Amino acid sequence: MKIRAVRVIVTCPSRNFVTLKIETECGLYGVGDATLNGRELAVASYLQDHLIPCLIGRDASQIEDIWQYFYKGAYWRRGPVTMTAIAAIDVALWDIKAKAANMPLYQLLGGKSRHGVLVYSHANGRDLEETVDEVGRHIDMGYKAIRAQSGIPGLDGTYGVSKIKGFYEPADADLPSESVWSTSKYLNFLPSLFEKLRATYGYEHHLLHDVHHRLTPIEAARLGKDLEPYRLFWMEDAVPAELQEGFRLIRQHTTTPIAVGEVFSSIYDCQQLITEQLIDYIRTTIVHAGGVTHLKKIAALADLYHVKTGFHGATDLSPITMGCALHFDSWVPNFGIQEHMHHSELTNEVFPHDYHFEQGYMYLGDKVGHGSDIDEKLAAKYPYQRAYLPVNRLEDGSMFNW
Ligand SMILES: O=C(O)C(=O)C[C@H](O)[C@H](O)CO
Ligand SMILES: [Mg+2]
Repeated sequence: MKIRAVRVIVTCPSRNFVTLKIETECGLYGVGDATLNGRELAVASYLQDHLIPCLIGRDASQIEDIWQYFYKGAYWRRGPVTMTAIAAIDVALWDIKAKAANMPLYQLLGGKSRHGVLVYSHANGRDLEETVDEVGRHIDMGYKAIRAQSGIPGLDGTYGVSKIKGFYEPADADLPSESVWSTSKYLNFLPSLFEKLRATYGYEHHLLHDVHHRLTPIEAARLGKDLEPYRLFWMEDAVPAELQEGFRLIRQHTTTPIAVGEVFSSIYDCQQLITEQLIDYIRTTIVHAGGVTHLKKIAALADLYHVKTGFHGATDLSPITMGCALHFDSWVPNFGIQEHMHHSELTNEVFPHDYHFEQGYMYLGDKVGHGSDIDEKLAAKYPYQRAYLPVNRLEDGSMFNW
């Protein structure tokens, strides 16, 4: 199965996506997602200028060797650009291998461990009342697990709250927009949101919240304690996670479950978090952490330490990543939950896929490979548009975490 041709496809059907397509001499092809939100062209160039020349002519069936070749062979290891590029190749190769075996990808991984994949959705509102209503709407849609994000009294706009109702896209400007943050306003407000949610809807549904890297460990410990009566499924990204031992302090003070990892690119970013049991859910994704090949290692390590998976699934991860993640989720023994944020209709048209939502779960069809594809003709109609994620400043103007 010699690799004959490889293409990078950059398209913007509602938002930017980078896709890699690998074609073999025997006529099979595979696709992988290479989207790194706000830094898309860096990965496109890494693939185009540095990896593709070394890929042509290789045997597409040698997934492990190709992974090691690009990881070890670069000399410069890890990092989001490198690992996203490797992931795109890896996912395209798993797609080809499963197609060659005439099987859906989950069969190659070891078969299904569950009939459906539990997903959580995003509910958000400009204030407490609107957020409570939105959670109700998601319950009516059939979701069993819902993430709640709300505008904060006294702050103009914040992560996770849509400008247009029903559709949230954080990469919202061709130069970074700026928002203002106040930790005290946030900490004073947030517990009242979850108090109201539990008072309104009871305890049957899972509720989640994303702090989005904006607290210190002791602030996160306090928030975790304040939220304990509302029994969250998890508190996500409570602190910036470069300092893994920072989670020890949070862990010592609260029983609110802890999730982290969407910005991690390698097992070494979460090794201490897992082996010291400082977290409950690992959120590394196929697209940003080296593909199926590397995620298998992370998930296996996590399984030894009672840590479950909870993969990132925002709209900047294309339907190719979502499809591939659902195969992984269907198989992985220590599955926890999968994030699910709806793509726009246009994104779904450009990326035909083989999964659907029903009563709180995602279900895979029976297509061979990972089941997602790209319509290249349609993709060509939507050229790249520069878009950045916002930045955050404190009320005194200091640069802060978004
Ligand atoms: O989905 C989440 O939990 C996120 O935090 C979304 C991220 O901000 C987004 O994917 C950044 O590109
Ligand atoms: Mg997050």
